[in-house]
Amino acid sequence: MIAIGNDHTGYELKQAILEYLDSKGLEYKDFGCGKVNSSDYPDYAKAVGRAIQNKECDKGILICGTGIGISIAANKMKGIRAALCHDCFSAEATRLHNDANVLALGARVIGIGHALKIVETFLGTEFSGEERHIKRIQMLED
Ligand SMILES: O=C(CO)[C@H](O)[C@H](O)[C@H](O)COP(=O)(O)O
Repeated sequence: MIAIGNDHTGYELKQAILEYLDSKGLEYKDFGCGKVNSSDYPDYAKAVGRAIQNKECDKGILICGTGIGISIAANKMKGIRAALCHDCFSAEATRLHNDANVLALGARVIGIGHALKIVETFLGTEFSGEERHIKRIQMLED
C-alpha cells in the first residue's frame, strides 16, 4: 500500500500519479491535500510518515513545490527515509542503496511525464539487501 500526500502545489501531479497507480492496479491511500489555494507541507509529510510508521503503508510519495520542504519534514520522523529525486538514476539508487521508503517530488521542478518515470523506477526497484547498505541504514536509524 502506497501513502501519498502533497501540498497545494502538488495537486495536479498527484492526480497524474494516482491515475498511473490505478492503471497499474497499485493500491494507495491519499492523505491530501485536495485542490486548495494554500496548505502547509509538514501536515502531509506527517500523515504519510505516520502511515508508514504504523505499517498501514509500506511506501510513500510526497509532493510539494520543490520537494525540499516536504522531504525535510518527512526525514525528521523515525524510520522514514525520504529521497528527493528528479532523475531516474537517483530514484533507482536510493531504493538499491538507502532502501528509501518515501519518494519526494517537486511539482514546480519537473514535468508530469518525467515524474511518472521516476515514480515507476522508484516503485519498481527493490533494496539490494547488501550488507554494507544494511549497516549504513542501521547507522541512520541509530
Ligand atoms: O516547501 C517548499 C519549498 O521547499 C514547497 O515548495 C512549498 O510547496 C512552497 O514553499 C509553497 O509556496 P507558496 O508560495 O505558499 O505557494
